[in-house]
Amino acid sequence: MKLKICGMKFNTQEVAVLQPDYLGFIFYGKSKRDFEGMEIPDLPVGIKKVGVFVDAELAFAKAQIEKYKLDIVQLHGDESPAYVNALRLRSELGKPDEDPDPSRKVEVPALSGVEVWKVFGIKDTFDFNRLKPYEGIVNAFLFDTKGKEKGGNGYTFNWEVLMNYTSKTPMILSGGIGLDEIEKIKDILATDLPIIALDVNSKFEKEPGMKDIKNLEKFKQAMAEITPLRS
Ligand SMILES: O=C(O)c1ccccc1N[C@@H]1O[C@H](COP(=O)(O)O)[C@@H](O)[C@H]1O
Repeated sequence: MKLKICGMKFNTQEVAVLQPDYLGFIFYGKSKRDFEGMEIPDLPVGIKKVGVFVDAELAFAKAQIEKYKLDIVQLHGDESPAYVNALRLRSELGKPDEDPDPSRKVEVPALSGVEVWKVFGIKDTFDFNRLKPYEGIVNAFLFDTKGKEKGGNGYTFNWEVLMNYTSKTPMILSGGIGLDEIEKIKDILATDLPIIALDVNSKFEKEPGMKDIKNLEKFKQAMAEITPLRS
């Protein structure tokens, strides 16, 4: 079971020492954890960088992917399948022999290296037909709590709803996960749901963007005990 620690801002290096599988950086001006303009310190090998976007301009998202060398893009708004496809088109400099203007950027119809996770918010019900247009073009679905804020609401949704998930696409469980959820996590990981990662954020903070290292250590340890049989 993989672990994503999201909403990095002030103590990224300390968190990285815990060697999570993913670190999440939020590029959304309205978030208290907005990372735009900041620098990601050198990270230990093996940690993937996830950029979180909410209905961002395509050019803005692409620029952050390039600037921060993001491995994964988490789309946390109402991004369409067309947006996902456009995001994955690779922009390359025109080659002189193919394009008279070598400085011009051309769109190459190949999937870029970036992975895409599409987020859906859930409260008490969810129509899983909404996922269909994204099947095959995203790498995973991430389920978060539908709340007042676009993300980072800090409380869980009704995980029973996920029992109606029939897709084979990997899923990431998110939304208000904290130390109090460990027993519930044990139960959901005992099902056949294709959960590949747990995503934590505001429940492990001293203030927005300042993560609580001690509690993260406790969570990581609990995860290691629960999930030895799941990769
Ligand atoms: O945390 C935010 O400020 C945020 C803002 C806009 C979009 C996503 C955001 N956070 C994401 O929300 C989930 C769940 O967070 P929490 O555990 O409920 O605090 C997480 O994936 C963050 O990436």
